[in-house]
Amino acid sequence: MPAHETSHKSIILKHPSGAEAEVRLFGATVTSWKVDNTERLFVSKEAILDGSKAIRGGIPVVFPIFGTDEKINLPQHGFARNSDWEYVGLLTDNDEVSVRFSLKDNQLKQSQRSAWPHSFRLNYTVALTEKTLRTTLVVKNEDEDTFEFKTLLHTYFQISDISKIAVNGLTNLTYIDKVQNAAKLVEENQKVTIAGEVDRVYSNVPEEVTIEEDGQAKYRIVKTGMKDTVVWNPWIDKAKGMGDFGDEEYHNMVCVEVGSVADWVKLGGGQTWTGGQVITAFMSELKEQLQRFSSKAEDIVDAIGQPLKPYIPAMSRFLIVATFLEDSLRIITQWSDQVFYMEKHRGFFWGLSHIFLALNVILMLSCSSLVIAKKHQEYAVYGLFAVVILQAFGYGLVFNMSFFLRNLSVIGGLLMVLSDSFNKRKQMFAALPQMSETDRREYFQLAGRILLIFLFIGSAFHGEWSFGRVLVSLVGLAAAIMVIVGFKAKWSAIFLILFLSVFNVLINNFWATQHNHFQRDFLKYDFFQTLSTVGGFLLLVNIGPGGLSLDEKKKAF
Ligand SMILES: O=P(O)(O)OC[C@H]1O[C@H](O)[C@H](O)[C@@H](O)[C@@H]1O
Repeated sequence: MPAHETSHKSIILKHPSGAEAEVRLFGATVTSWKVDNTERLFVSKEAILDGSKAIRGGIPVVFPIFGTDEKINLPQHGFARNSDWEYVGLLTDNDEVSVRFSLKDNQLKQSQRSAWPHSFRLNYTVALTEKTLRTTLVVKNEDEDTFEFKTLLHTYFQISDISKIAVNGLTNLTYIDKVQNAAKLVEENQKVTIAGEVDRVYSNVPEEVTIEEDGQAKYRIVKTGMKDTVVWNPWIDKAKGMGDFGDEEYHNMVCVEVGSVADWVKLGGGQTWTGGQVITAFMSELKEQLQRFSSKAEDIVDAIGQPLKPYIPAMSRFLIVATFLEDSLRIITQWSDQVFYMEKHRGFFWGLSHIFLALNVILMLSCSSLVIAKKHQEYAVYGLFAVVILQAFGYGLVFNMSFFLRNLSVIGGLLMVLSDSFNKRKQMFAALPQMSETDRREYFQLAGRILLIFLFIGSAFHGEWSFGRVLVSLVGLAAAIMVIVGFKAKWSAIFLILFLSVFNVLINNFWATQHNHFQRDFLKYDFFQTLSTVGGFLLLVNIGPGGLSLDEKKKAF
């Protein structure tokens, strides 16, 4: 959903890129704007959010007066930021998603209507793209006579340290310095830095102003229809004097507010006026470079993978069951050795050993074929689960850690097959009617992802340590965690496929061993189990991590 209402009377707006904003109906105040999972607006921890006071932070809308006015008996900055606005609805246009709010004179308190006795409508739009937030105010004079107003979008920007920021674009402009008895001054600095209380109204400001932090652009503010820009930071004493502002919070905020406040805007009867801003949030250079690199690399992998794509599902299914196919062939080709082993070492009596081995072979061959052929997949997967359990008990490997970890991964691969089958078959799991098909698919995908990484963990911590191995294992571990939480899961799965394939060929090289066939068989068994896990990761690359993942959460719209 691109926009939904919350229980605390606010609208959450979501852009497919992951950008998000929250707008309270009280004051139509934008109280949150997140880009790249980072909050960009400042809201005080002491802010009062129960509607008894204007919100200290975000973007309060100032209208129809700025500050106080001797002739108009309204609270400081007018009534717009203290009124409950109406949510008009959602609009989507190309890349932009937006929500609109409105406030009409008949929604005001009687005292406010008499203090500013005009018939009007305000329409306020809050719009998101990947990196921008647009807030546009439209004032409609629904009277016959002209009225006058001042307005301002009182944006509180989130910054990490006030001593590191500078505001650009104000050089040579005249400003009223409210800290110096409203003296009229000219800005001489190229960059306006803040090292004390600042409260200035700059007039006739060009369209674009930027805020930089540590010399790098952090926000760009482009205004339309409005002439002035206010720069405000209360600094130490004023901060202490405000009940809804933390004593130290002045370090982390700066207000750069676009508006028309130096002069009154005159609006004729029946006329409309429009003003607003588009704010762009920039990332740190390093973050941006990383993102550029990763999207380029993704394109390259996509281009290489394209011709292989149609074969990936079949290939991954084949690999997932490879271990079962190999195992059944081994039992068949070494039938008498196997019977002997079961009777001598596992205490099976004659006949039971034959039944046990035959049952395994039949289950493994038939169920593996069904998985590859994509027929009755769920029953096939249960059949293979049964084989894993039968073997754990039959061979006495229940408490063997390495067997356990490896088989968890094989089960993980099978779970991926199962989840992939869910969108095709509807009437499964009659016993779990409360779960929807999609829910089940997502839970199995999540469980599959978690289990798949166990074999990697087993392999990464097996054998001699060297600096190179530590490094590769650490990167692999990061990839494993990314697979589990489903962040860039396809990417991480590709990395683990490469890692496990190289590891498999180098370590489980049964074809090159001179050992007796038992050891050779162990290596062979490990080799095919690793192949099965690789198959599971391959299926993950193909079907994606599923809804319960950060990757999908970002796309949720
Ligand atoms: O405390 P408030 O009414 O929200 O006003 C906060 C500030 O808003 C603007 O930036 C004014 O220029 C300041 O003089 C004022 O202190």
